[in-house]
Amino acid sequence: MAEAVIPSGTTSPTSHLLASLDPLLRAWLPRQRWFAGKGRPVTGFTPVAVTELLRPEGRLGLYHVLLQVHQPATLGGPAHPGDCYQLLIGVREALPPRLAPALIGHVEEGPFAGRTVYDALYDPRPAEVLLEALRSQARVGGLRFERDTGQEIREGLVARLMTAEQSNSSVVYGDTFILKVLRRVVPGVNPDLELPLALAREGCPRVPAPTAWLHADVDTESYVLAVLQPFVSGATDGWELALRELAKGEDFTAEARALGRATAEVHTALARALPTVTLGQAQLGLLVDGMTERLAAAVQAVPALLPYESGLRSAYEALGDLAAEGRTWTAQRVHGDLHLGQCLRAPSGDWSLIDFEGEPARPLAERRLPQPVARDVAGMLRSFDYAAHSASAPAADWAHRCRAAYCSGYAEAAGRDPRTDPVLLRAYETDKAVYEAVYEARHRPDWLPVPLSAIRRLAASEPI
Ligand SMILES: Nc1ncnc2c1ncn2[C@@H]1O[C@H](COP(=O)(O)OP(=O)(O)O)[C@@H](O)[C@H]1O
Ligand SMILES: O=P(O)(O)O[C@H]1O[C@H](CO)[C@@H](O[C@H]2O[C@H](CO)[C@@H](O)[C@H](O)[C@H]2O)[C@H](O)[C@H]1O
Repeated sequence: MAEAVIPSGTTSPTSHLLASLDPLLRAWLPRQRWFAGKGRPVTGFTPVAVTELLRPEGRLGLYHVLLQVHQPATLGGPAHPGDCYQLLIGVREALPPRLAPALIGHVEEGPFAGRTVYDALYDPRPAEVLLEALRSQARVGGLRFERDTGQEIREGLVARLMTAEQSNSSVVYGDTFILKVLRRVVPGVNPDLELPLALAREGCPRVPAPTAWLHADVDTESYVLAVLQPFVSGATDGWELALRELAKGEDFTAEARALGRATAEVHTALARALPTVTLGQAQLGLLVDGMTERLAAAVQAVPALLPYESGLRSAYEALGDLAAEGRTWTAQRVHGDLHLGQCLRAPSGDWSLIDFEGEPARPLAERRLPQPVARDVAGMLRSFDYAAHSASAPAADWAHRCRAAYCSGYAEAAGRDPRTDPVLLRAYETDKAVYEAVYEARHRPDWLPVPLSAIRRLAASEPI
């Protein structure tokens, strides 16, 4: 990268910029899809790090910002510094019409008065600055751009922001790479980089190998901020594909079987790459307690779960009983939030798994704990049920066939059929369906009947 493109950075907060941004961000942040604190007012900000990437004397200024957002924990409660978000703030004299959706606002006072600030990820030029920084392994202030030098990054790839509904923001370069820019960031090891890197070391082809990544060092802490991966061009995700086949009345068992194999291959590679542990009675007790506590919290949040609470709890108690009899289970690193939408099918027919962040609402330490592989298997089994319930005509048989084919495919590649441990699988399916009920009640209330239908069957110990 040319020296002039990224001048010497600073991690000391640029007070002028942030002061002028404050009122604009208070209005803009809560409207963003990826903002996790919706429904509670934003009362202020603490800058964690601000790094100048392009000097604003030119046509375009560019700032990398890590910002802690002050909000009350509950509506009406006292506000305090909470989640930290990653922003790329562009500064221009005026925004061209094509960047209108990126507008944050117009600055009225101070050295930036009269300028327009906007979300620079919408703008190809700043997004290309990030790729160039990764390619050249730039260091700017506390930002460390790093790469796997064994993979080539061509110069001059054109950037475009993905428009998909997602929890973070992704930029595609040419049809070659995709950069996932994490929005809500926490210090520490991020499984979305950790696990794909471990799988790449194992030579597992089921997960795109990270090509480059961005870290920020702030005081004694380090944040993973972004991951660049090869883009699977022309891919369709498993959810889209399943719905398409359902609408046509087509069989999906061959794909379900292939997905089972892909999941097992990833699990086998993860078990080789990272430590596994044996869960005995004490650890199982903690796991069962966690499920029971999540159920109690879910019933508070979604009163429609109340009639099923004791039936659902019996799935967890059955698991506790097996542990009390001396059964043990192997635990290892897993995907943690596996569903059809996290599986990409390339035009060649090969499946890849993506998004190893785990359930974003859970603390990082919990997401990185070894767990039985049944957790991921249960996520996928729930997903076939979801697809069947989202189809225009009821498709219970379709879901049963896919679920069976997925488990058979898994058994072929792993040498162990998940159905041979029905109590564990049922406990995890129950835990996932309870999570889904809370997720849907919060984000997509119209979808609540989908997990509730499974909840009814799980609580009555009926087959799913
Ligand atoms: N390597 C890839 N190749 C092609 N598309 C991808 C790739 N990784 C992610 N995507 C697309 O980007 C979307 C968002 O990616 P994901 O990692 O799930 O982000 P988020 O955690 O923000 O939801 C996916 O649904 C998929 O469509
Ligand atoms: O955004 P993420 O991919 O991390 O996952 C969250 O959102 C998912 C919905 O987009 C949600 O998945 C649920 O709905 C899917 C269909 O839209 C279905 O395939 C999944 O089986 C079902 O769990 C996921 O639970 C949530 O964490």
